[in-house]
Amino acid sequence: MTENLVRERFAPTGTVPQSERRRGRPILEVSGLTVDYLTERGPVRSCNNVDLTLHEGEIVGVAGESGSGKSTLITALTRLQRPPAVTVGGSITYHSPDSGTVELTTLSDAALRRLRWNEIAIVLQSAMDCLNPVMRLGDQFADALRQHNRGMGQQAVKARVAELLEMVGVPANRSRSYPHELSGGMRQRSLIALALACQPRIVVMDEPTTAVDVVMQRQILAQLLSLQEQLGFAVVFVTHDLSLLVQLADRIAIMYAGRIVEEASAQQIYNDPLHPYARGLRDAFPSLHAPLTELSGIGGNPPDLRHPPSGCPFNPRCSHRFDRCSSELPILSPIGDRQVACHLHDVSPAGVPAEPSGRSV
Ligand SMILES: Nc1ncnc2c1ncn2[C@@H]1O[C@H](COP(=O)(O)OP(=O)(O)OP(=O)(O)O)[C@@H](O)[C@H]1O
Repeated sequence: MTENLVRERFAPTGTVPQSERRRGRPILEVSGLTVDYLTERGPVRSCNNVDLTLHEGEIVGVAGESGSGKSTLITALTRLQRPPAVTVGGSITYHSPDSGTVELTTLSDAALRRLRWNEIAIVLQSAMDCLNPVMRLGDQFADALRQHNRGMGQQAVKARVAELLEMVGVPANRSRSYPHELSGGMRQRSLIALALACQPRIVVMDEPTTAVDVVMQRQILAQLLSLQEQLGFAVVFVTHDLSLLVQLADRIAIMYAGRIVEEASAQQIYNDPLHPYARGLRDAFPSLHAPLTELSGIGGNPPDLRHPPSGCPFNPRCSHRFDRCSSELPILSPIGDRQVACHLHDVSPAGVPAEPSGRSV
């Protein structure tokens, strides 16, 4: 297994390898974030007591199966969630260079609008849903730029639009095109450029390359890494594709049933995930470097979040479970420089399995 994985696959020559990247101060601190969908059949807790810290210039990935709560987490942390989703607990603290420390959960809509795009930008899955289909690309960029910098003259706007498009490899003359006249890759690149228009400090991305083929995905992610190195913004990147994240992220949070079950460096998740679910997710993707082996999936299905199992939510699917797993919820706790929520890795006296399985996880 390679010591330094990852960036080599996406990173263009000259970018800083993952292990040498500097981690700045905390810029976004999520603590105890809890989100319910209030449905007629009762609340569905899809984000449950989530803690997550993003540092300046860092890429944090969030991975998990479909339905694990990734989108719920990031829509809540950008305050983009819509009913029936309601944030019922926790805090999201943004450390702004201009406004000091800001609590996003209680911020007024007007203040939130000022923050979005200028400091926190969002790139969603489908560019077609995010771009206005009846407006030329350049006009959409100009609108965004003027909304956030009213004094900007026409020439300056034009030059900035050209600069932004070229930055992501879209020819500047495409600013006259409508979204449907662009390829899927160009649209997705344009969306990334639009997100970067006001030089945000944080870019939140929800599966931004799902709609394009793998070759285009690779190009877009290489470009994203290169821009991130140049401009220094921090990224929260959500995907179900763990193999992609280990190539991109500095740290990865693995979500299951609305909770973070392991949070560790990309290398640790790739080489030695501790939580059985994180390991199962890792083993479900082919390795880039190891010899070909048969892929193993994770048996069973994610729980119904209206009626989650007692104890560890993963216990019905876990081949390493022991008595405690079905009666007591494991808490996310530090193990060295990572965090894991699993009784197998509980080092307290109470954490010793009653019947050691003999298997190492
Ligand atoms: N509108 C809704 N009403 C009720 N429950 C919902 C709603 N949207 C999502 N959920 C619940 O929240 C859970 C988490 O959904 P979410 O979309 O956040 O997961 P995800 O990990 O982003 O999945 P995917 O990768 O498929 O987008 C789902 O399992 C579902 O039970």
